[in-house]
Amino acid sequence: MTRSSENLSPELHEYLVAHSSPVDEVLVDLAAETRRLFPASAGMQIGPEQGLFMTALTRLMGARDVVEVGTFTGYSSICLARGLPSDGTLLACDVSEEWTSVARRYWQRAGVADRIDLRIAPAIETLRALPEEPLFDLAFIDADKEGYVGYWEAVVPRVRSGGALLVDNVFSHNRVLDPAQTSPAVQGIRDFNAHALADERTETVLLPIGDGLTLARKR
Ligand SMILES: C[S@@+](CC[C@H](N)C(=O)[O-])C[C@H]1O[C@@H](n2cnc3c(N)ncnc32)[C@H](O)[C@@H]1O
Repeated sequence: MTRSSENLSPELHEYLVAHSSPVDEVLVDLAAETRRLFPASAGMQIGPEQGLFMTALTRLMGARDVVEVGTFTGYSSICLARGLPSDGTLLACDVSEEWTSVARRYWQRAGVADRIDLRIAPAIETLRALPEEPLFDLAFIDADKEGYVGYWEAVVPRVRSGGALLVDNVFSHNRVLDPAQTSPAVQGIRDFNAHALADERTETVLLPIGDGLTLARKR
């Protein structure tokens, strides 16, 4: 579950949320509807403080063009799109019509639908079909963990110099520390973390938000 930063006590998380800007009704309703419709998958959604952070970062950077890999029911895409100017764009990549049909409804409610271009296809195909040019100011990667190195390699050349990448779940629910954990998803995250660290095109910091969030700046 990544609905709260995982290595905080519940009390400290409650305090953190209470002392951050309030989360509006659209996102509260989206989180509740996602829990109701997809209880087994709802934990994939980012939490409130991560959403606020992503909106703030998008705005602080003055980002106009953003790509998201892994949209689900739309929480993170709304947080990114809200940080954009009214003529900004968010390219959203996912494979699920069912999950993103919920996202489409909430994009309308949030007033950001006109900024979002949803592509339903394996994200690696969507990304590789784009011109290899600095199209994006900011990228957010949050899809299948085995694909992270591939997404990174597809995205880094398409982010402008001085732009940024955010990559979710880089602690793999603390399993990165446990050598007994050898599932493809955990190993995918370990491989990704080593890969990003060694990449001289970027400078990287892992933030303890949610389930670990890498923030990388493209040199
Ligand atoms: C962790 S969830 C994304 C959560 C979302 N960022 C949020 O905050 O609500 C991962 C998403 O990646 C999508 N996904 C999985 N494999 C994919 C692939 N190969 N290409 C594109 N999307 C994929 C899933 O359908 C799912 O919606």
